[in-house]
Amino acid sequence: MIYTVTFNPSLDYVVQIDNMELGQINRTKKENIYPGGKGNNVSVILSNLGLESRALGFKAGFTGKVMDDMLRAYGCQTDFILLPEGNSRINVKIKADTESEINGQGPVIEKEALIRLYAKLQELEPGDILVLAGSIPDTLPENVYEQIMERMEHTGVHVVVDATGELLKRVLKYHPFLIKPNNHELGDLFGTTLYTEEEIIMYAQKLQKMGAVNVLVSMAEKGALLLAEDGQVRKMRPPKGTVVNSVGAGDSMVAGFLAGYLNTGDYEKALELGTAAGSATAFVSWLASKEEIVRYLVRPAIEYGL
Ligand SMILES: Nc1ncnc2c1ncn2[C@@H]1O[C@H](COP(=O)(O)OP(=O)(O)O)[C@@H](O)[C@H]1O
Ligand SMILES: O=P(O)(O)OC[C@H]1O[C@](O)(COP(=O)(O)O)[C@@H](O)[C@@H]1O
Repeated sequence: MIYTVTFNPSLDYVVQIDNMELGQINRTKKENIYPGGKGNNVSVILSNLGLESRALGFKAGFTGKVMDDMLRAYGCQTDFILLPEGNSRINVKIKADTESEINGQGPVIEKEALIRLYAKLQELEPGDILVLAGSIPDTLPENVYEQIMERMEHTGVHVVVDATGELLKRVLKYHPFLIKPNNHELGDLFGTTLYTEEEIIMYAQKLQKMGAVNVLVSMAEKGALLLAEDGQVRKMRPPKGTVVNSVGAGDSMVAGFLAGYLNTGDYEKALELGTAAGSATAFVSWLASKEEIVRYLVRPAIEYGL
């Protein structure tokens, strides 16, 4: 079974605005509400690609209830811990001439709730996959992912981490199966800006030396670089298309990569399916469907086990 964990899930309120002006009343042209959060997005795309997963994490208040109900309606299994106070956040995504985002703080997660999550994770079995994705609320210590990975050590559970900064750095010593920083996040980890592919490969190799098994660096419209455990560096250019909403493109790439790898055991195909899923999501208004993803595959869908 694949489990995704989203500490700070959301409702994503996506608005389209013509001529956005700060300091003025702006009227939307279109608005939609989706269940958000990186682990949740991974679960939705896995479900779209026919793989079962269970979305774990924390929910609170009426927004948390709607988020959970929506995920179930999209075919995902969910098992969120209900927090006693507050509301799950509403993240605002503004699609104007440029894309802007306002991501909320989220409810407080007390120690008791955290212990309940750890107890759930004890039930995972060898061969299971655990995806830890997204930020954590400020009220939690930055070693939370590290604590989970410590508990998962020697259990036979493969852990995927899509996070930034300290949260990511601290888990490397536990050998996550996959990490997926984007090129900016990769540079930030080392306090630098990366301009060339050679630089990106060099810094991704550092992450492998620090413990990551596979490093997938996404580069938005420039595609992705995969440094796999077999020592090979693979590069993939994305298909061409018009960006409609790139929120969730990174999460879709993680889900597509996992689906490709689990279905075929082939890193090349995993990278291809990950890229198709990331780009397909960027080219539609929300997370892409299977049909939308298959459109961008370089080989027949059956070769990816779809
Ligand atoms: N503008 C785009 N055009 C084509 N593909 C895109 C675009 N933006 C994202 N993608 C696809 O989605 C993947 C992940 O996007 P990226 O923006 O790098 O991730 P994140 O959302 O984590 O920052 C890319 O590697 C690419 O395949
Ligand atoms: O946990 P974070 O880093 O605050 O991000 C949460 C936001 O990220 C998303 O999961 C999208 O992530 P990406 O665009 O990076 O793939 C949104 O659904 C959500 O609002």
